[in-house]
Amino acid sequence: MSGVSGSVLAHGLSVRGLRHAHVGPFDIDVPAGSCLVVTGQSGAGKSVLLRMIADLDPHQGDVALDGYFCSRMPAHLWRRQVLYLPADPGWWSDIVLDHVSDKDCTHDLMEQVGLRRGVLYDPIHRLSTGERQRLALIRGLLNAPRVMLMDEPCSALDATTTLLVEAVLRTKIEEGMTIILVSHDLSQAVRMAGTHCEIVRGCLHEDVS
Ligand SMILES: Nc1ncnc2c1ncn2[C@@H]1O[C@H](COP(=O)(O)OP(=O)(O)OP(=O)(O)O)[C@@H](O)[C@H]1O
Repeated sequence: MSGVSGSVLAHGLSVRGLRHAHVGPFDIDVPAGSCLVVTGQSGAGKSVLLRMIADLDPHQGDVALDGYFCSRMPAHLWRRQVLYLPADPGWWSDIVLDHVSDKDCTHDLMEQVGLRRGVLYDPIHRLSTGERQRLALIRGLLNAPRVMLMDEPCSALDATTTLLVEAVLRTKIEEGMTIILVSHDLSQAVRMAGTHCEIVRGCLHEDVS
C-alpha cells in the first residue's frame, strides 16, 4: 500500500510526500503532455528527487502515474514507464549498436539532434560527452516511456544543438509525454517549462518571476 491519501492526476504524474533524509517532502503534479523544469543550487537535491521518482533511491511517500501508484507496481514495470536519464549515463557495452533497438528510428532521431551517422559505428569511449548525452536520450526515447526524468540532458551541448534537442522534447511533450527536466540553464527553463520550480532548502518552490 502507498499509505498516501488524497487525489492524484488521472492523466499524468503525481508525487506525494516524497522525501529522503534532508530532501523533501515533495508534492508535485505534472499533467500528461507537459514539462516541469527543476532548478536549484548544486547539492539542492535535484538528482535525488528524480531518482526517488524513478524508485531508484530509498524514500518515503509515493508517486502515481495515471492514478497507479509506484508502490503497488513491480519495479521493472514502473521504470519502463518512468525513465530516469542520468547526467552521466551508463553503458553496458562499448558498441553503440548494442544499445539501439530500432535502427530506422535511431537514424531519424540522430538527424533531429544533429548526431553524425558515424557515431553508430564508433566505440562509446571515443564519443564526445555531448554525443554520448544525445545517444543516451535516443536510447531512452526508443523505449517509448510515458515519463522522462532528465538530469541536465544538455549540459555538454552548444546553444544550437541544445535547441535541436529541445525541439525533439517539445514534439514528445505534444505527443503526450510527461517530462521533468533538471537544468542549471535558466534560459532553458524559460523555453521549456510549462512550470518552473526551484529547490530551496530541500523544498520545491514554484517560480513566479
Ligand atoms: N543516496 C543518498 N543518500 C544520502 N544523501 C544523498 C544521496 N544521494 C545524494 N545525496 C546527497 O543529497 C544532496 C543532493 O544531491 P543531488 O545529487 O540531488 O544534488 P543536485 O541538486 O542534483 O546537485 P548538482 O546540481 O550538483 O548535480 C547532496 O548533498 C548529496 O550528497
